[in-house]
Amino acid sequence: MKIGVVGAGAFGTALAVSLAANGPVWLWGRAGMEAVATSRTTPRLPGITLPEAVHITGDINGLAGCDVLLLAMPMQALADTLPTLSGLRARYAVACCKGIDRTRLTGPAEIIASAWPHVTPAVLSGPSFAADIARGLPTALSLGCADEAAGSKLQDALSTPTLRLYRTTDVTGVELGGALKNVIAIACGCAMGAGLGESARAALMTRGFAEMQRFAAHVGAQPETLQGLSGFGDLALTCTSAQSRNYTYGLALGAGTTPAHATVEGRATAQALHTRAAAEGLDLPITAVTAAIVTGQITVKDAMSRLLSRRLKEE
Ligand SMILES: NC(=O)C1=CN([C@@H]2O[C@H](COP(=O)(O)OP(=O)(O)OC[C@H]3O[C@@H](n4cnc5c(N)ncnc54)[C@H](OP(=O)(O)O)[C@@H]3O)[C@@H](O)[C@H]2O)C=CC1
Ligand SMILES: O=C(CO)COP(=O)(O)O
Repeated sequence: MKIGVVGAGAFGTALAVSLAANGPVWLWGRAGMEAVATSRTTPRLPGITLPEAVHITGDINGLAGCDVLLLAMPMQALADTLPTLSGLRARYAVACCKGIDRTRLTGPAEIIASAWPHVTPAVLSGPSFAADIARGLPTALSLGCADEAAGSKLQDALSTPTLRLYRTTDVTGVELGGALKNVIAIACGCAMGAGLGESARAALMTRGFAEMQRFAAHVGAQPETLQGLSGFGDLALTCTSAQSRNYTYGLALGAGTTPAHATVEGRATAQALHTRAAAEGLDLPITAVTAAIVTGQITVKDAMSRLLSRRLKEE
């Protein structure tokens, strides 16, 4: 299968580098690709040399004829980007972005299905820092595809000697695991940045995981999916590592400093998730305070008092 990657940010480039171990792969980015092609390096992944098997292009038609497109742009850019790519006519589109669309309140699979009804959508998610994948460190991810035969083909095509894919037909579970863990990672960063301690972080991770499972069950995802790589696995990684942009964004908010300019998917997703949960009568208290923090409505201190003063209940 001919594989193309849309989006030459850290993750798209890392996936292309890993897939190059299997054969040629095409990588498209919207800016600065001539310099990437010449130097075979990118500022998004310092210290990594892009193998010759990665065909680098700034022309979207360079992805013509690809059977599989890996969509590696930020979640909030997905819906507007897809119509500009419809000339490509791939058979499979694999969302590699993590989040819930703030306007449509859905995940990437639904957005792909409505923009490209002729394409089989899939979602790739799980604990994986781009830098680790690009360095060839062992990584395991979940691949969600409702069509079992297509999922199996994609699993074969996208696994590499260092990137091991597990497949499931529970697309919703896979996309929610990746989307919701970012919200909890921001909350954990806030707690750590504010000096509330590791016990507080463990409590937020645990009760945050309960919220992830509650929302996932509400929308029909399977509980085991959330307990897997995209869910528990990615939650554990993102809530505890200074490599995570969501966690470090929270750290800065908690410490009262200015967050770095970076792709922080949990910011929009916290708002989308809170809006949807509130409309559907679902209680997600950590999500609610995180959405209020990232929109500047409350401080981290207010958020903790709000969580601690909730009515006592069974676990
Ligand atoms: N980095 C990581 O470790 C991981 C990231 N992910 C997910 O991958 C997705 C992308 O993240 P990542 O690669 O790290 O982000 P980066 O910030 O490194 O790169 C984002 C890429 O998307 C492009 N882009 C940004 N806005 C638009 C737009 N409006 N239209 C089209 N393209 C756009 C950027 O182009 P330009 O360079 O021109 O700005 C860039 O190529 C996110 O959803 C993230 O959660 C998943 C797992 C790991
Ligand atoms: O999703 C990731 C790791 O699995 C990357 O996390 P950040 O987007 O927070 O950097």
